Amino acid sequence: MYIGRFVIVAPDFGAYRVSSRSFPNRRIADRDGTLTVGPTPDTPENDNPYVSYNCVREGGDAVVVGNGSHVDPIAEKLDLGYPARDALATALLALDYEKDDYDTPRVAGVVGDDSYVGIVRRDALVVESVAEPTLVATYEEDEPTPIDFAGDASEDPAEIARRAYDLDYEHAVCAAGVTYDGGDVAVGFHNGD
Ligand SMILES: NC(=O)c1ncn([C@@H]2O[C@H](COP(=O)(O)O)[C@@H](O)[C@H]2O)c1NC=O
Repeated sequence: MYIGRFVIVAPDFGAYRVSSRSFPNRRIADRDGTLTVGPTPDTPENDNPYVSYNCVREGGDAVVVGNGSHVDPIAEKLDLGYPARDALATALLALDYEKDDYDTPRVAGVVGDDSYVGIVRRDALVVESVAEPTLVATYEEDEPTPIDFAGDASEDPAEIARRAYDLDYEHAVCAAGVTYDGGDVAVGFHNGD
C-alpha cells in the first residue's frame, strides 16, 4: 500500500518517513541538528515547492517532525513557549493542506513532555495527544491511528529511522528518527540506496 509521507509519534520518540512515487531521488541531511529533506546531489532542480524542507527541528524543550515547511513555525511557536497542541494547531491551520494536484495533507508531531500528533487535510484539522505510538500519513492512513512500533528514548534515533524506513509501505525514500529523554533530544536518519 502507498500512504505517502508519514509520521509516527510516541511519548518519548518519533519518526518521519518520506515515501514518494514522484520525487524518489531525495535524501536527508543533518544541518546542526536540524534534518533537511532535499534532492540527491545528482538530481536536477525542480519547481515543486513541497519537496525540500526541514523535516526535524528542535523547538523549546521538544522536537518537531513533519512533512513540510510547517515544521519551522511549529518549532518557532514552541520556542516562544506555546504548548505543543497550540503550536501544532496554529501552524497547521495557517499553512493548511498543500495546494498541489492531490491537496496533500500536512502531517506533524511534537515529541516532548507532552507529545502530540497532527494533520491538516482539506476537510479537517486534527491535533491529538499521544499515549502510544501513533501513525498519520498523507494518503489512505490520514487519521491518527495506533501502530505496532515499539521503542523508547534509549534507542539510537538512526535505528528508529531505519525501522520506519523498513515498514511495509511502498516507495520508501528516506526516514528520520528522534528521541526525547527528559529534555534531551537526539536525532538520526536513514537514507535509502
Ligand atoms: N513532503 C514531501 O516530501 C512531499 N513529497 C511530495 N509531496 C507532494 O505530494 C505530491 C505527490 O507526490 P508523490 O506522488 O511522490 O506521493 C507531490 O507532487 C508534492 O506536491 C510532498 N509533500 C507533502 O507530503
